[in-house]
Amino acid sequence: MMENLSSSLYLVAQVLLLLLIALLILLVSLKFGDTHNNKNHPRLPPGPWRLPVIGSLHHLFFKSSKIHRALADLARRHNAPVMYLRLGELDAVVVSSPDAAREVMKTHDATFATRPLSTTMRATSAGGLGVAFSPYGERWRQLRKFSTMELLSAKRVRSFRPIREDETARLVAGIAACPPGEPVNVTERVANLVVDSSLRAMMGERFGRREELLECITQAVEIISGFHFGDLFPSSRLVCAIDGTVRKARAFNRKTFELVDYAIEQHRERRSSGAGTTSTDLAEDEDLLGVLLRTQEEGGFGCSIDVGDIKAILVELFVAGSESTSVTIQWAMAELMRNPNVMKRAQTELHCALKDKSRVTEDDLVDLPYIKLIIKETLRLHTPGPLLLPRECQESCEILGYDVQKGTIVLVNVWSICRDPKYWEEAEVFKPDRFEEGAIDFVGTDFCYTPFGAGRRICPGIAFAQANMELVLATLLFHFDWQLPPGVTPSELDMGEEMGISIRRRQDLYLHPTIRVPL
Ligand code: HEM
Repeated sequence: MMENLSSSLYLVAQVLLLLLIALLILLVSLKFGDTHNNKNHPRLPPGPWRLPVIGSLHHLFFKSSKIHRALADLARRHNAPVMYLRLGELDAVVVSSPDAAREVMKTHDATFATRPLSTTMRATSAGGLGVAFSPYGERWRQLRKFSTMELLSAKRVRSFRPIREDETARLVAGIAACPPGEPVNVTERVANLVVDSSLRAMMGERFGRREELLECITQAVEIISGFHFGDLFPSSRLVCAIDGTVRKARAFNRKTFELVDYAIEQHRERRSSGAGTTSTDLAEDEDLLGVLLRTQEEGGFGCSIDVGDIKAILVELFVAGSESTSVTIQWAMAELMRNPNVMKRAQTELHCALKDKSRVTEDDLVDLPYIKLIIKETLRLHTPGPLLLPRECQESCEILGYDVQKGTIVLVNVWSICRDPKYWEEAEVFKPDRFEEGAIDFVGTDFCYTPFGAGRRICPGIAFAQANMELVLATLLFHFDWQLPPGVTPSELDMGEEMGISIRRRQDLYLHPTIRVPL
């Protein structure tokens, strides 16, 4: 009996021992399995289902030609303020909330401070020359410092005031000379003004080959906007060859650089004939090309620049600055036509502030706070760069608890954040008064409102753009009263978008002016 009992106890002990060993193996394997899993299968952000080869592309191409809208829609449906997409061969993360945007552009700003250089952008920017597509590093830092402190500083922007005032006076004279009863194409007039004002600030005189340059910029829209298959499948030469965008980008680069060569020649001729300025005493009145050439010859700012840099910087400043500025003025005019009360308040402010004056000067702008609010609200509802410029993750890190791998392209959907009812009351309504208390600004500190980006890569052209936008809008509202074409009511005005370098109006804006204050 005793023998039976001891053998039963022995059996139970053996079974318990086996169970214990099994449990230990299970725990060890679970622990090992966990580590293994994390390493090879990071906790990716949620996102839509993917197909082999094309990944998530089918969710974008068949939904909407406006990529910012398609991405906002996907993020909403997947409840994903941080969303993972596989775009062909590329990993991409789209962030669509202020918290996630803060992580990218503040908490991990250095990690996301470089730009992905796709084959197309490499060809367009001659291998990443200039500031906008230069990889994050010492060279970018030097050029960026030079751009912000010399080319686009507040002082430099002020020095272009006579050009801006002269160009706006031409705009008013041109509109006033239109036959009575004929509508004015506001889109075209504003675009021309911004182009001419920018070209004069950059190159001094009216540029002799203006039309050729504009033709090139039209091609740039096709090259820069949207996704290209060649960039999405960089390992496939065949796809790149069929796509053909790289060819176009190289042609664009050759042509624009040739045009800047011509501008440099013109500039040198003017200078040798004594019409330009070379002395540092007069450096404040120089155009941007003059500043660049002087810096190339004399050095300074701890950065050496060559002719390639000069061409790349001039082209990128023109491309980055012109369309974004003019579309903002055009959208502002369209919103004012749809919101007669806002128009009325802006015009009342203008006429009270300017009293007996016959034109708006930049000194007057300090007394026109409502014009500034209208610009702010326009940038919120019609963010010209809806996804900013793309960033690239340089070191794997976490965004709101999700893993973002090194090499991932990161897009910040500012357009969607700026229209999200979670952060904005009556988000779809044009209400400049919402900025009245001055608590929210676009300088990169409020992550619910970053139309110029934030962090190290924030737009360096804010002052340049602001000066043009405020003066032109104030001038249009001061000299004229505006009416919609007969039969169009404010709510019927077409507000459709089209993707260019910035989000443009699908239809040109035609309005009827009545002179209120003659020049
Ligand atoms: C309404 C007008 C404008 C808007 C909305 C705008 C918006 C932007 C945005 C969103 C970025 C990317 C920021 C980021 O990645 O965080 C950017 C970059 C840039 N912008 Fe602007 N911009 C405007 C006007 C201008 C003007 C007038 C200039 C120059 C004349 C300019 C020059 C640049 C440059 C050089 C960069 C690249 C900066 C870098 O990568 O370091 N922009 N802009």
